Amino acid sequence: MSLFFVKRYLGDEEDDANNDSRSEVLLAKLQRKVKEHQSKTTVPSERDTLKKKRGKKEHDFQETEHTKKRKLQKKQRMSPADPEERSEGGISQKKEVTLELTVEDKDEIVQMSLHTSKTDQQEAIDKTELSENSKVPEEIQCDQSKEDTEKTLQSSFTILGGFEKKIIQKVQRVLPLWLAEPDVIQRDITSNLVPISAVPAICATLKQKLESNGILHLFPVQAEVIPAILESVSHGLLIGRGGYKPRDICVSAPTGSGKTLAFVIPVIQALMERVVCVVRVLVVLPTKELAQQVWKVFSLYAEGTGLKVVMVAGQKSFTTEQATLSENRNGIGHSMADIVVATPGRLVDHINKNDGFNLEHLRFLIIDEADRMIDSLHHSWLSQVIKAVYKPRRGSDGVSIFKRTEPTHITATSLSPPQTPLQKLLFSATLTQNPEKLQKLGLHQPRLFSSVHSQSTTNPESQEGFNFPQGLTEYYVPCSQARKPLIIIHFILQLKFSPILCFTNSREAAHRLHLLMQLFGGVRAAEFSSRLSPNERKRTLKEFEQGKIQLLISTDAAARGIDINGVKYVVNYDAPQFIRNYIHRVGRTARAGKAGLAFTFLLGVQRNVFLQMVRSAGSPGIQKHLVQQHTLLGLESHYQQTLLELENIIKDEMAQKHF
Ligand SMILES: Nc1ncnc2c1ncn2[C@@H]1O[C@H](COP(=O)(O)OP(=O)(O)OP(=O)(O)O)[C@@H](O)[C@H]1O
Repeated sequence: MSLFFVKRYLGDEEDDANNDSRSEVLLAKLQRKVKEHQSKTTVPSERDTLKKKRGKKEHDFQETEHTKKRKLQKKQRMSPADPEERSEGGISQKKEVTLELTVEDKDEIVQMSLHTSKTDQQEAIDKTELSENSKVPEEIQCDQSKEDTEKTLQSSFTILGGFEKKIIQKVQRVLPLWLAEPDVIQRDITSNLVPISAVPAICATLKQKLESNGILHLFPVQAEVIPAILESVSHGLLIGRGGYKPRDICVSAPTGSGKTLAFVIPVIQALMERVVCVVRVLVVLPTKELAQQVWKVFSLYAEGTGLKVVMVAGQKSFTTEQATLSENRNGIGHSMADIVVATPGRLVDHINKNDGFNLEHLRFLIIDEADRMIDSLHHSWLSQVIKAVYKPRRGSDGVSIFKRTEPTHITATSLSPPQTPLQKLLFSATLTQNPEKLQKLGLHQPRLFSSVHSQSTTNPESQEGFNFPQGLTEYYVPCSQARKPLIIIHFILQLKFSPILCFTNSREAAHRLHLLMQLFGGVRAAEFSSRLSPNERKRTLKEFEQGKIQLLISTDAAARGIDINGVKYVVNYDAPQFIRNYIHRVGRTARAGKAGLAFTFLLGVQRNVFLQMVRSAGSPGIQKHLVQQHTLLGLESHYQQTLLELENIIKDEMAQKHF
């Protein structure tokens, strides 16, 4: 509906009669429009009222302005002037008066403005025009301004609700599809074993090796992941399925569920037929011990295949490592490694300082304990690896037909010439589901294998659920700080728990507990922390595994991934602050489907928070283990004596530190 008054030029020669009928037609038309508009206006909502008020205010303001102008004009006209003018004035006076009038009078105003003489008419039209901006027909104006205001309001901002209290719904995080719908891995190992013969993808050589190492069945994570990785190299190392870049693979499975073999077997099989020895596999782990452990498994299964596995983790000097990685024959560098197992620090050193270390042919980048590696992207090792893969090696002409370019959008040119795709394989028992963190890894169409999917968390409130090993039984022990050593001694000497892997939250706590155990006597104890040299740590782990040590007191250094056979008991001497630490600590027992017990010593103030943290992470259930006071009476006197001796030793150590 047109709300704007259109000025019609009627022309001079038009006679009055014609004028009248025309003005009547105009009048009727305008009246009809005004009536239509009025009928359209609905009952004003609160918002409309607000807008009308706002419009009214604007309108009042403009009216005031206009009234002043009219009064001024009127004064000018009130002088003995042409009666015509006076009548005009009269009319205009009326109009002035009508300016304050209500909606009903608009008809009249409109009528009047159309019945007046031409000049008046012109004036009326002008006025109406004027009113387009300020007054008559103000209902239209209001509507128009209301319409404009409405449009302005709708376009510029939404009026927020009132300040009344209301419950705000918790926002459920929406995960990317690949995270929300993973390939589910069975959690229960023992009832989901898969005979090796049932996995045709594995070659006969490796099947024999597995059987010779006593492995007759695959664990669920291995039965799922090994075929998936082998499928990505089924068309050779150069291209993935259908000629496209193979998808990156992420695996989240409980501690001790066999994730190591899940990447060792397929990677060795993929390289077994290789002709030229170049670095095609890089495995990155957070600690030297873990690198050592994975290097051993790779070496065991690469034996007899001609593949060379080299570890660069700082166990040896940089020069020694350099010599194991490459050699120079007739001025040409030759790689001495097919598979490199590294920790981030040494890896970056070799990328930057070792010209013989070349990653141009890298096919698999395996990141074990991936959540830990994402959190600590120190040395920016990942970006340095990607740079080393895609940037031509120092001195090389970079014209090789295998020159690689970083993956971009798939186009006809980007697929030719065929180049070795870099496929990332991530493994962790506590893989983060935080897309922002995973973003850092630059994954290509990732595929997730998980024993936990977001809907399975027992507590929907918890953002992340983890899966606990099937054979694990968890307890918490209410106690005081002073009684903790006594309870450990009670566990070993009276309950005959052995071997025990005991975790403290600091190196000092581990050291003092170790000293106390030595002073108390009767307990074969050792400490495992960064206070020891790498060789001392290696020897200690070996003795613990051989059963020569009953109590290994460790910091979180041993928490991740360390696979020590035969650990039946884990004790959290100090309660872990983070759920991931808890899961990796208790995951040192109940491995490979075996049973294991985990005890956490809790002070009164820690109890509720800790239990809440563990339960919301999806723990199947943590029970209370109460140590009765009377069971400790027999140890009390000797224990107090030991504490006095310990105090003197610690004072001596502190004194030596200060000198
Ligand atoms: N198919 C299998 N049959 C029997 N034992 C196996 C099998 N696969 C792995 N194991 C054994 O299970 C133990 C745990 O394996 P592994 O260390 O790979 O677990 P993981 O999932 O990597 O644990 P973590 O998350 O703590 O690193 C090892 O001692 C390994 O030798």
